[in-house]
Amino acid sequence: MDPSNEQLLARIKELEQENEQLKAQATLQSKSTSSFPKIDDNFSLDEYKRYGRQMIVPDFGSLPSQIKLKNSSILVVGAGGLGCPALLYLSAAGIGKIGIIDDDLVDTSNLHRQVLHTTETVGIHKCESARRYINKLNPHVVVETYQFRLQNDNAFDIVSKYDLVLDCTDTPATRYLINDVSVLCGKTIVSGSGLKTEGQLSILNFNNKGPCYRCFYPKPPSPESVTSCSDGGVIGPVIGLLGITMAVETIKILTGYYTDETFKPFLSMYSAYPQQQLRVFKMRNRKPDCAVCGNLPQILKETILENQIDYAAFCGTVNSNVLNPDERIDVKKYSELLNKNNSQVLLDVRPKEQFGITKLANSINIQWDPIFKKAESIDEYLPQNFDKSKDSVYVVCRYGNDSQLATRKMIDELGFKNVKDLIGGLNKWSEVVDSTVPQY
Ligand SMILES: Nc1ncnc2c1ncn2[C@@H]1O[C@H](COP(=O)(O)OP(=O)(O)OP(=O)(O)O)[C@@H](O)[C@H]1O
Repeated sequence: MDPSNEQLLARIKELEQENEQLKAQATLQSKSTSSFPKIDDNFSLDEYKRYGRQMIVPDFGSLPSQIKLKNSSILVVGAGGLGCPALLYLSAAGIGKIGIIDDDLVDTSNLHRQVLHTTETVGIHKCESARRYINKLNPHVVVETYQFRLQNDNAFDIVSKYDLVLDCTDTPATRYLINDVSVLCGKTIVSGSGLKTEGQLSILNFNNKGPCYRCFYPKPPSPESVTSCSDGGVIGPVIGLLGITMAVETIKILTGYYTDETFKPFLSMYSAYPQQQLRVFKMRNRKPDCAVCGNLPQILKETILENQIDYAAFCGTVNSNVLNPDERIDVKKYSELLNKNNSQVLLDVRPKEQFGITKLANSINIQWDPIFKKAESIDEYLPQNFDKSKDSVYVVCRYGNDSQLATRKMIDELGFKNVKDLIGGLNKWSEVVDSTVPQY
């Protein structure tokens, strides 16, 4: 045998012996920590090394805190912009069991911020994509996935299995559902949200004593005021930072850093523009008359389970049937019309930033909110000699929602007689008429 190979084999043997000795020492040490009998025997050398840099931080709480994390289970609702960074750090930190619930598939437009998903996982379930990433990152974590939406009839079964819930979703209806079910199941919620360049974080129902979402927001915001990332946009690292701060708070809760005495309800708000700013506001304690946590009615659980609380209806939906069929035109018909004569006006009501990304030829841009929505006249934007009583105007936006509201206003308030909304907006145009128009 080559002498260098012999040396190598001897060194490997030595290392194996050292490893066995270290393992025996670690087992002895862990057996003496009697308060955590469940996990000690299984705490491997890899885990000592993997988590060493966090265990030695005084505030963290050393090995007992690491063992608490290993004995903990969390449910992450939503594997999107907040869920991905939170999951990344929490799985790396060694949470024992992580449940992920999301019914959505990975889309290319998610990749700038949903950092567990990759170009290869576009089109597959976000849960599965996240599970694959976590398994590679930390094989000590048990991942359970639920490839469907959290809703009234499954929420109690799922939430009750975990110690803590992270609300990483993007709709008020789901926020209220997560809140109500978690309060009824006695679970602390770490709740985050973010849009454009800002985000917020709070801890709700802490130890089943802190205030809940309904203490702060007894009534939902008006549906018109709720903007999604797909409509309003979001800077990836901004939502990432929020997700990571959710992970930090989760670690503090699970390791027992916060106690009933030291925990003070708060809302922290981060803004990235124009200058970085993190403001932390003290919040009130539980509202004694809160509909959920202040006065737990026995029947609330049944009411949720039997779908008598319709969260979507409670939070309202934007009315999309604002136009009659003859006030709308589908994109195919509009394109045929353009080929015959292109004398009509095309009004694009998207924000100017979106207009700057892509636009249809010869369109005029008047942003719906706040300009067009409040305008008493839009005549200054139209070509000279345009006659409202007979000339045609077509209205377009990204998905065909704001364009309907603009069309309604033009007919009802601004005196236009011949105006039509382009059904499905630019997105539909790109799908049906011209695939070179980018969807974004
Ligand atoms: N009730 C629910 N149950 C499970 N997952 C949910 C529920 N409500 C929302 N989600 C998930 O929460 C995630 C929120 O992610 P994010 O806010 O980044 O938006 P998105 O839907 O992925 O992207 P975009 O708004 O750009 O289309 C989504 O993956 C969504 O499917």
